[in-house]
Amino acid sequence: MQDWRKGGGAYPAWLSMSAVRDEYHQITNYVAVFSDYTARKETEQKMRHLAQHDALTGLLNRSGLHEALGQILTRASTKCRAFALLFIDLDRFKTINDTLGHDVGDELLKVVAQRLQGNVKQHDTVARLGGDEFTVLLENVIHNEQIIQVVERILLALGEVYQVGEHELFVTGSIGISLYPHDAGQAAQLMKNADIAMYRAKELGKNTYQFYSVDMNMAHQMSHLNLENALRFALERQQLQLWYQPQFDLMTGQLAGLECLIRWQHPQLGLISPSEFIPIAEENGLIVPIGDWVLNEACQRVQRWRQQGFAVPRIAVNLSVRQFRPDLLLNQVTKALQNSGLPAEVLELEVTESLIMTRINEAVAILHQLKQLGVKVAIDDFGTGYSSLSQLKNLPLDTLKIDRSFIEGIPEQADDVVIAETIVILAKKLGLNVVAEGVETQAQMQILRDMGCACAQGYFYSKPLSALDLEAHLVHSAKQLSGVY
Ligand SMILES: Nc1nc2c(ncn2[C@@H]2O[C@@H]3COP(=O)(O)O[C@H]4[C@@H](O)[C@H](n5cnc6c(=O)[nH]c(N)nc65)O[C@@H]4COP(=O)(O)O[C@H]3[C@H]2O)c(=O)[nH]1
Repeated sequence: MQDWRKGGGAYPAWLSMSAVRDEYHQITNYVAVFSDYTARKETEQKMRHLAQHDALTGLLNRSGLHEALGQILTRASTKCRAFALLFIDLDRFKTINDTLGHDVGDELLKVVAQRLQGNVKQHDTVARLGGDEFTVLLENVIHNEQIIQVVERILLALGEVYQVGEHELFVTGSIGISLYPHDAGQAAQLMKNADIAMYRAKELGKNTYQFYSVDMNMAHQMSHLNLENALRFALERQQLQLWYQPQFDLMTGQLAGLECLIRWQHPQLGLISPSEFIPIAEENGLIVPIGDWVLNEACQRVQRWRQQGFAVPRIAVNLSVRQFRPDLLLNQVTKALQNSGLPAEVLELEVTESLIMTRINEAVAILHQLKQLGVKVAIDDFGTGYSSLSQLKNLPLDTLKIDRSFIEGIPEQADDVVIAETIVILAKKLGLNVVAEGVETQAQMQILRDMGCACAQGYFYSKPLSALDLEAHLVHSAKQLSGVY
């Protein structure tokens, strides 16, 4: 109940009443005890707040969201209004957490929370479900365009640089959207649908959004759960294969190397691309034995071809962030070289620019150790990460690979031409080899050659080939060279 203080002002009071009875059980009196309830009420409110809010970001947590969603559902159904549930998952957050540690990850999450709140209206609800998963509830939406505007604003805001201590970090977000009442009428189903749509956004290349649609449901159930289970058996059942994409010297037209690209030959689903299963393998740790298999298979296969007389000057193998640990990687590489007899200088390890830059100190040490083994190191997707030039100069690198996204825009996009040329000049100044990825047209090849780019790979020359097809290609080239054709 509410009571009034003597000096004025209301306060919450607790009134407890008990009856006093005589020996015949008749009520003779009542005892009323008043107590000031202010402190207890404050503690209760504090506990309620703690139970419903995320301690790190101050946003609603899962349980708070649950309650808010229940209230919004009631309002929306009584007033016949629609609302949208956005499920947001950060891209590459795990890499930052794994490489720079949880403190840095936590600071980044706080900024993400601020950016989300800063880009929605005050009455919209922002929550953190845990890890790098957030939700936003947008009430009273009438057109999808309204939602798209907010979502695009959020994606832009998330993609801006994060300054955490001395680190300049970049992450993006993938957003799934489900609509009430269009996609579901219940909270749990709305959440599930938005989650499925978010996975679809990830599959489409991340840093994008997707509205839920019914056909996503089936595909998602098949893809994620089943793939995860089946991947566990893929290695031992020998369902993994290495395919090889040739790289050519742009000046001589000669084979300059091969990039090894993993494939999964699933008995029912057919050939599965690495973009679908490498993220799963990275999540569940299977990437470590898979990466080991790739290294061994690549070294052995290429050494066999070299022994058969085919000139394969270089073989490039992709590394995942989880393999990039000094104890693990050096051991794996040394063993693969010993087992195959492949000369170390033929093996080039491709690491992404962001992997190196987010763990620069450790990366420098590992790269130096690899150098001592004699293997080469290439930076993959160069131009998409955030290398500072002074850091780049200190890294013991051999090759820069110009990311496919820049080559794609050549010749139409003037910016892309300038970026590609700048990378070629930079590589030359630093004494590094440079390989253009994803060359699809003759025009791209010629422009790159005129820029002085040393090597290229892409569909213009050849798609990745199975070991059998590549071998046929090698035999064919060898015969041409020896004049048999
Ligand atoms: N549109 C277009 N695409 C082209 C062209 N030329 C090559 N590509 C594709 O571009 C990707 C190049 O590989 P990446 O950037 O290292 O990107 C790779 C790499 O990051 C990862 N990956 C592949 N194999 C392995 C592996 O053995 N270990 C690890 N950790 N990651 C791998 O999966 C990614 C995707 O591999 P793929 O699906 O094989 O896709 C390959 C290749 O098939 C072109 O002209 N046009």
